[in-house]
Amino acid sequence: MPLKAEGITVSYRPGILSPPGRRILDDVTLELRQGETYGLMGASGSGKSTLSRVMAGLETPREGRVVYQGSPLKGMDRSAFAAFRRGVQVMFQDPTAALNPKKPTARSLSDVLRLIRVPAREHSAVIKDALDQVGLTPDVLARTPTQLSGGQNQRLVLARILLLEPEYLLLDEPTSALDVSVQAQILRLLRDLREDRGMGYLFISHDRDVVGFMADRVGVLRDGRLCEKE
Ligand SMILES: Nc1ncnc2c1ncn2[C@@H]1O[C@H](COP(=O)(O)OP(=O)(O)OP(=O)(O)O)[C@@H](O)[C@H]1O
Repeated sequence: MPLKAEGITVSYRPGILSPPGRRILDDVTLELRQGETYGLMGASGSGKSTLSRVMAGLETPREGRVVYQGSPLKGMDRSAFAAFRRGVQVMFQDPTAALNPKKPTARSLSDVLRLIRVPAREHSAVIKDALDQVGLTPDVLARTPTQLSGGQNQRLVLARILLLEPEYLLLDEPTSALDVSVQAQILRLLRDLREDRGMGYLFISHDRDVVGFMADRVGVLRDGRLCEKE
């Protein structure tokens, strides 16, 4: 089932960065479908991250709603909301923000498995498989994020996300902090994973070429409005 944002309107209180009454998002409607990548573009400050935060349930819009598996987030019961939290995952530009710098890789992965009640005896096989899927070798398990490269950390974040078997990934400039060659590897990895698992992506990027490589549909945010491109 699609993940929908319907009629989303967000405005922040006037401050240094936003003029009075300015709507960051103005009646934005967007539907993500499984197995498909929606490329979201727009100038800096146009509201791309805000829209992804709303779709992840991290921010409540002033108007509009987010619908997951046919139910609006607002008013969802506990178990449906838990399924949403697991089914819709976010990946940001800076992997270290999502990782505890002092926690060894093995722990950061097994903590997730404990959370979703995977029996301890299965952890090592499941973790090995997840590392394999993101192109990491088991020697990273004893290392902490500070002992890994930016690309390895982004792969680790992805491995952790995959353990949750999400339906949707909201990717906010996931490769823009990486070297160009590493960037290409991670983009290919993301594309392959989407093919294998049939996930749906919201892919935010400034880069037209990157969006062209990744996306099936493209939308541009401008003055709070979403213009879809064919
Ligand atoms: N919590 C907040 N309070 C007030 N204003 C905010 C807040 N978060 C974002 N903004 C403002 O909302 C606008 C949209 O920000 P957002 O981060 O969504 O844009 P973006 O398109 O993702 O930008 P970038 O490409 O630079 O990451 C900006 O003008 C920003 O300053």
